[in-house]
Formats: sequence, structure tokens, C-alpha cells
Amino acid sequence: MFAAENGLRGDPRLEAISEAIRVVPHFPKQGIMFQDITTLLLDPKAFKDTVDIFVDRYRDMDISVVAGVEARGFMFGPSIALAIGAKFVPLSKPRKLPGKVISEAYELEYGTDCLEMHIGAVQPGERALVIDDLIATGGTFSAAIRLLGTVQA
Ligand SMILES: O=P(O)(O)OC[C@H]1O[C@H](OP(=O)(O)OP(=O)(O)O)[C@H](O)[C@@H]1O
Ligand SMILES: Nc1ncnc2[nH]cnc12
Repeated sequence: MFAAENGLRGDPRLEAISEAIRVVPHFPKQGIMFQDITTLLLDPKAFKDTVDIFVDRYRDMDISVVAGVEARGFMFGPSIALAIGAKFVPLSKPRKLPGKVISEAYELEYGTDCLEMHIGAVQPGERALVIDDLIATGGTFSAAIRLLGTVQA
């Protein structure tokens, strides 16, 4: 969720946030060190600090769209969207959205998947922030960027 180069080096909030994330070895399969953010959600200070760090970084940057990746981007994205005055757009797993969608398939650490977004949720020229809990291979994040990049008038 964070990179040390993001101007946060030495920020005391980071250590507490890091400690609040439980690491579960070999879940959901052998060799994966699963970063479990549900324990972060149980700690209101660490949870709020996490949201605040993003809000402080991305407010006043003319961002009108916060796009959250299902499922864990849905846990952080809406709070960030409300605080920076942007709309929240879900990037959902297949067959979850009832309207017309555009889709992007991708590979991840343990399988393949697809993200979908409602057509019309984002307009051409809008500036978007993509929120998720974690980047592993980067496949999910790349698919989210491609999806947002296909928006047409
Ligand atoms: O960088 P990547 O290799 O693409 O992996 C990162 C993605 O994997 C996890 O979600 P997951 O696909 O497990 O879905 P879930 O949150 O719906 O369980 C995580 O929340 C990211 O979205
Ligand atoms: N190591 C990991 N922890 C949590 N979610 C993940 N998604 C892909 N790799 C993961």
C-alpha cells in the first residue's frame, strides 16, 4: 500500500500501520505470504491513518474519480473519495455489475481474473486515482489502468 519514496520515510504512522497488517504464511496456497488487511481494519487509529495518508497526498490534485478494485479496494476507496471530494467507481470482479460494462482480463499471483467497470461511470478527461490494498505482480493494477484508459466519449 505504501512506498518509502512517497515522502513518508520516518512517518511514525507507517510502523503502526505495518504492524497492524497480519502476515499469514502459505495462504491461500503454499509459498504465498498473505498480507491480511482485515486486522488493520480492526484498529481504528491505524485504519484512519491509512486513509489520511492517501487523502493528504491526493487532495487538491484535481482528482474527480477514485476507482476501487474489488474487494479490498472497496474497503479504503470510498473513505478516500469522500474526503477528497471525488466520486467512487467500483472496478468489480465479473458478473457483479448490472449495467453495461467494459472489461479487462489479467493474470495474478495465483490465477487469472477480470475487472469490469460500468460504461459512463467515468468520462473522458477525468483524473482518476486507483485504490487497492496491495500490488504483487502488478497485473491487477495494470488492468485497472487499462480499463480506465479505454474510457471513451
Ligand atoms: O498485483 P497482483 O498480482 O495483481 O495482486 C494484487 C491483487 O490481489 C489481491 O486481490 P485478489 O485478486 O486476491 O482478489 P480479492 O481481493 O477479491 O480476494 C489484492 O487485493 C490485489 O487486488
Ligand atoms: N501476498 C498477498 N497478500 C494478500 N493479497 C494478495 N494478493 C496477491 N498476493 C497477495
